[in-house]
Amino acid sequence: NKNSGGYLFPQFYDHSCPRAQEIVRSVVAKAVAREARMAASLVRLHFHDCFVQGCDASLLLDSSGSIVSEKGSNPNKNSARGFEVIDEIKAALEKECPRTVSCADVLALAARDSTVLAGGPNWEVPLGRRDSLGASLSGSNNNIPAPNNTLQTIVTKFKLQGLDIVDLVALSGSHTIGLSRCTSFRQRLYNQTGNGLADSSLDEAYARQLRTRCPRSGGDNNLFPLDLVSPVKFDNYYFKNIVASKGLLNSDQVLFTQSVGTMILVKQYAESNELFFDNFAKAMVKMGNISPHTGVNGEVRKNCRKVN
Ligand code: HEM
Ligand SMILES: [Ca+2]
Ligand SMILES: [Ca+2]
Repeated sequence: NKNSGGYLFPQFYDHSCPRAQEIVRSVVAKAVAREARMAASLVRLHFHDCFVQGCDASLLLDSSGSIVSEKGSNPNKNSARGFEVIDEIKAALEKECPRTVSCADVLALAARDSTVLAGGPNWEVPLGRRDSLGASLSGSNNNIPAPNNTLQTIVTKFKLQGLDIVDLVALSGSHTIGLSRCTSFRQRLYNQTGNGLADSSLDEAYARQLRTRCPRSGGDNNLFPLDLVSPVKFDNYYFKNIVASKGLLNSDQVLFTQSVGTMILVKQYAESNELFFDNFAKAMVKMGNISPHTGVNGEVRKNCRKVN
């Protein structure tokens, strides 16, 4: 256990760096004003960090010496982004209070601020995480769900992190903002089950529209909104789309088609933005608590890209 009896709490930096949260918020706000998508990219970084060795900023380490960066894993390669914004936040924090605010906490705060800036719920972020001394490429490849995983596999991967189906469905609601590459859902458009046919759980008109910019071959990196209705607004259209057979990723649509338990939750969130926001905020706190280093474990990195 990496947790030496320590726990996270929102006031962790109140004395050691009272302006920490304000600094994070202002840099995130500037980055999101430059490019709305950055809000989505920053939320995703916290997820991809927490699912590998816990929320310890392992994702932010570049390769060097014995460290093989998680940035090269299947879920992250040509996909995870926002690292320069994290660097900018960290540089501002180092100027204000050197060696005090961890990179893992920066990720948690940036995810919350991004959600709020996009119009989503607000919550208090428990703080006091410390940064890892290493990374895990295999953990990144194995623990983070893939878009073509079955619902059962996705549920299992969440359960291994202590997250249940209420958390899974709420957190998947992050796909109310941000973009996906063609390569992440192409199979649904042309050959879902190996019989040369499109996924029957995908709306036909929507599929036709997607095929125009996501051809059978080529265009792998062409970008598409995960929520076709309101791609930069954090709202419950993601769930309304799924109910209308317009979820973009297979992993989105299966929440509605592969189990009754998750289907009921999708319907509830489609009907109540408030319930979605409440459960999302709770699930983000829960995800942010995945095996943090506290106390004397780990370190507070000076530069998020390398160990001290
Ligand atoms: C349930 C399993 C999940 C799967 C299979 C999944 C998969 C994906 C995939 C394939 C993409 C597009 C990546 C690309 O093509 O470059 C994506 C984007 C995204 N994911 Fe997920 N995801 C899952 C859960 C989550 C969770 C729990 C969160 C956050 C709490 C999240 C946040 C995001 C965001 C915000 C984007 C857009 C990023 C951007 O525009 O830069 N996802 N996800
Ligand atoms: Ca991690
Ligand atoms: Ca939306």
